[in-house]
Parts: sequence; C-alpha cells; structure tokens
Amino acid sequence: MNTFSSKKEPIRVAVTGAAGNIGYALLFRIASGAMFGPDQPVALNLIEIEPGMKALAGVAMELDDCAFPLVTEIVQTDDLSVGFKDVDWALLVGSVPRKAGMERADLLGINGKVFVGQGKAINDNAKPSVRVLVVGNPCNTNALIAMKSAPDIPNEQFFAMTRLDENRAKTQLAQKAGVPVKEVSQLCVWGNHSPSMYPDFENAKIGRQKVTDVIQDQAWLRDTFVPVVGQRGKAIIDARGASSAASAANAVVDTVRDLSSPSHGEIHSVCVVSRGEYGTPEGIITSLPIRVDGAGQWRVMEGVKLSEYAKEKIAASNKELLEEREVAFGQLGLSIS
Ligand SMILES: NC(=O)c1ccc[n+]([C@@H]2O[C@H](COP(=O)([O-])OP(=O)(O)OC[C@H]3O[C@@H](n4cnc5c(N)ncnc54)[C@H](O)[C@@H]3O)[C@@H](O)[C@H]2O)c1
Ligand SMILES: O=C(O)C[C@H](O)C(=O)O
Repeated sequence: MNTFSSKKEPIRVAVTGAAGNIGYALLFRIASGAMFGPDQPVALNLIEIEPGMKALAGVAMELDDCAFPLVTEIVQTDDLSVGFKDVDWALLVGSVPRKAGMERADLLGINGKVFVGQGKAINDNAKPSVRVLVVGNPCNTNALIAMKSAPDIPNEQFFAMTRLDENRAKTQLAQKAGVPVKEVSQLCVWGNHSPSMYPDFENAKIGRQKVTDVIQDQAWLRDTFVPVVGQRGKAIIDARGASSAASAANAVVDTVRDLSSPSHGEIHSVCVVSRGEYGTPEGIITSLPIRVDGAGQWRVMEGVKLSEYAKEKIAASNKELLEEREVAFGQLGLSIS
C-alpha cells in the first residue's frame, strides 16, 4: 500500500540510549516497519544523556538519509519530559552494559537510580496507555523500579525482556535436533534475565513432538542446554568484547510486535508483574509464558505442567529476583509494598 496515503495515526516510540549499540541496531528496524507493520507510521523520540547527544545527531542524520516513508518525526533530546511526551511505547535501553567479569546484578547500583527518574518522567508525560519495555540490565529489577516510580500507570503495562533468551534457546534446540529453528515452539524462559533463568525444554515442541521425545539426551538438556542459554550473554561478551546488540535489538522488535498482535496459540517469554501465577512471588517482574488475545490483552498462559525439576529451577531464579529487589529498593529507598 502507499504509506503516504495512510490515515493511521503514528505510534510514538521513545528509545533511551538511542545512540548506543542496541539503539543503532534497533531504530532502523522500527523505522522500516519491522515492529509495527508496513503501513503503520511511527514517530521516534530518541533519548540520550548529554555526552551521547553528538553521536545521537549522527544517528538521526542516518535515519533521515534512509528516507523511511513511515517515519513522521524524529525528536532528539536529553530531557526526559520531552522524550516521553505522549509516547505509546517507551523502550528503556539506555544504561551501562556489563563488561567481562561482571554479572548483570553488578549493574544494580549503577543503573537502578536511572529507572526511578525514567519511571517518574513516564508517569508524568507519557500517554496513560503507554507500554514500557525495559532492556537495560538488570532488566527485571529495573522494570520493577520504573513501575514503582510510575504509580499512575497500570502495572500490567510494564515489561522486561527475556525474548532474546527464548530465541537463543530455540536455536540451541534446533541445532541439536538438526531442524530449522521455525520448528521449535512453545518455549518459555522463566524467571530472571540472568544465568539462573530456566528455559523450559520439557513443555517445548519440535514440530508436533515434545522436545524430550526428539532430543532424548536428558544430560545434554539439563547440563549443557540450560547453562548454555543462561550464559550466552557472557559468551557473546567474551567473543565480541561487547554485549549483544543486534540480537538484543531483534528481540526488542519481536517482543513489541508479539505484544501488539494476537498470539494464535504460540506463547512467548515476557517478564511481567507476577500475580502469584505458578507459585511465583507476587509483585516481582518475572518471565512467564504470555499469550495475547484478539482484543490485544496479554495474559499468562494457564495449565502449563511443570516437573519438580522445573519448579526448583524457577523458584531459584525468582529467589534471586527477590534478593535483587531487596538490595535495589534498599539502596534507592523504595518501599516494596
Ligand atoms: N535484556 C536483554 O536481553 C539485554 C540484551 C543485551 C543488552 N542488554 C542491556 O542493554 C543495555 C544497553 O546496551 P548497549 O549495548 O546498547 O550499551 P551501550 O553502552 O552501547 O549504549 C548505551 C547507551 O545508553 C546511553 N545512556 C546511558 N545512560 C542513559 C540514561 N540514563 N538515559 C538515556 N541514555 C543513557 C549511553 O550514552 C549509550 O549511548 C545494557 O544495560 C545491556 O546490559 C540487555
Ligand atoms: O549478558 C549481558 O550482560 C547482556 C545481555 O543481557 C545479554 O543477555 O546478552
């Protein structure tokens, strides 16, 4: 269709850390229509801190030079009240990435306070219907901090990203089974975006078969697959000398696209605020199997059968989230209730 004649209102998307590595891989895909579809105009609010503004001007010049027909406006700012003004989506990417030798939780003290300010600014400036996806690590706890700092925005509109982990897990299983990755489905990563995450191979499928019927090597599934997925971020930092960027940006596109359209039977891993589903501690932001219905509402898939092994892995990851919350909220003076 001719996008110039589109009558659709633009979707306004804020991206923090827009001049960073993930930002550079993400913006061009949003602008090209990969996130919201080929006939949906987008307005981009690019947010950086002051030292990043010069590089951001260069990124904006490159966006201009693509002449993307869907882009209606590009805002560049280091002022959060401008950056989050009337946005439909806030993609919180900007924050310090971990370096070799660090765990994601080591970033708690460095990045946590950033999400207080961003949560408040979203609360005061974004559309009430705004949806917020946190990518900056430790993303689950940062999302919780942003959510607590935005009391007027419903908790259900805050998300953190484990789709990269789901995509990684699917590829590991496909390669082991010798099948194309599109054959792997119903794969949920549970818990924290940290090495403790649990990629649930017991409920996943390859074609119409259970993964465990196709890959019968339990030792490989438990002792190789699970840790390889949990440590994939570190493996990339060790190999590249920098944390994943293009694959992370791709997972942002996947997450937002799949939260914006009906799931048609597939599930996806998204960190959402727990209501106690499957025994998860209420109030944390943890990864659960999510489906979106025809009205665009997400919900946690019911009826997943978890083995004792799975329950133990998920409980351990959620315990880590409780500990992260205690440390971060203590440092920031936030109340858990
Ligand atoms: N959840 C995931 O699956 C996942 C995957 C990959 C990376 N990450 C995380 O994403 C974050 C960004 O990674 P990156 O590789 O793009 O890092 P980067 O260092 O390349 O870029 C970060 C950008 O954010 C900007 N920034 C820093 N503080 C900011 C703030 N308060 N407001 C706005 N912008 C700010 C910086 O100036 C920089 O341009 C890191 O925390 C990284 O660990 C998460
Ligand atoms: O591992 C990291 O620190 C970066 C990111 O969270 C990843 O999973 O690649």
